Amino acid sequence: MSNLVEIRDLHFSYGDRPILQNLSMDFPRGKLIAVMGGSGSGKTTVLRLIGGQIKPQRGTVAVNGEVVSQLDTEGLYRLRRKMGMLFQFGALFTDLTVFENVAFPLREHTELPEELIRDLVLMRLNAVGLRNAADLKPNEISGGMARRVALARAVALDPALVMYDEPFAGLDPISMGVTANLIRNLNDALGSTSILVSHDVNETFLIADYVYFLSAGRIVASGTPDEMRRSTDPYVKQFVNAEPDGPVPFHYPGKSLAEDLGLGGKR
Ligand SMILES: Nc1ncnc2c1ncn2[C@@H]1O[C@H](COP(=O)(O)OP(=O)(O)OP(=O)(O)O)[C@@H](O)[C@H]1O
Repeated sequence: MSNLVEIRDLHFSYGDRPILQNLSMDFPRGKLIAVMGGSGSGKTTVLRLIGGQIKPQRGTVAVNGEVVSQLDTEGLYRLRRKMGMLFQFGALFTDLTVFENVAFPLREHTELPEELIRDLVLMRLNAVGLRNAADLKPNEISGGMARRVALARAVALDPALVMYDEPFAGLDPISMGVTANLIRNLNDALGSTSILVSHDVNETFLIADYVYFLSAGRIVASGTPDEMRRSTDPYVKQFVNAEPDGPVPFHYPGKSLAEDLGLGGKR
């Protein structure tokens, strides 16, 4: 099967509030696929459904041919072992060294001997350029470096699937570029499949093979970054050009300003 992850006709609500509707997405093996969209459009929810933290009301998420919502606890554990996750802001354990942070998933999920853990951690740290920072604590390195440590930790177990939730959030432009390149390089070097949730157009378009645009829980556009740059779709144009108003309105819906000021006019 060419897709590592397949989402079909997915519906998800929190209570009676629909969050995702009619979603179908493909995540082909070896590719780096981006999921973009404004705040609250449902991007993180997609990742949580793939990781099996929540279950859809309708439709399926299949990872490597297995329907995630049908797995028992043991099946889910086995599946998650093959997934690496970089959470929003990629928080590190502050009382552990850089080395111990990257070693953490290896110690949690494997019975590998200490020498092998050491070699694996140093290889991962080398890949993100921080082998010589192994003995430092998170508060002794910069925010950009901390994000790179979190990347090394996310791929420590050599995952088939790596999910990145807003990996560029809060980084300076140089660190953003470094992080983007690392995400691409790690994907290609490990032969994994990556899902990148982000609203940073520049970095994402630089490294993604394919992009899905979500708005209010639906796919409104998809294609390669080049196709998206040339798109005439008003939503994509607003997003790509960072226009403050468009299909996604600047104003929270309701009364017009004129009405509120008692002028009787329409907005
Ligand atoms: N546990 C929850 N209970 C109820 N509603 C939730 C819960 N988690 C998220 N939501 C709502 O679901 C919607 C989608 O959230 P989600 O986190 O997937 O958005 P997002 O696209 O990742 O946004 P952001 O970029 O701001 O993280 C939001 O409106 C959010 O308020």
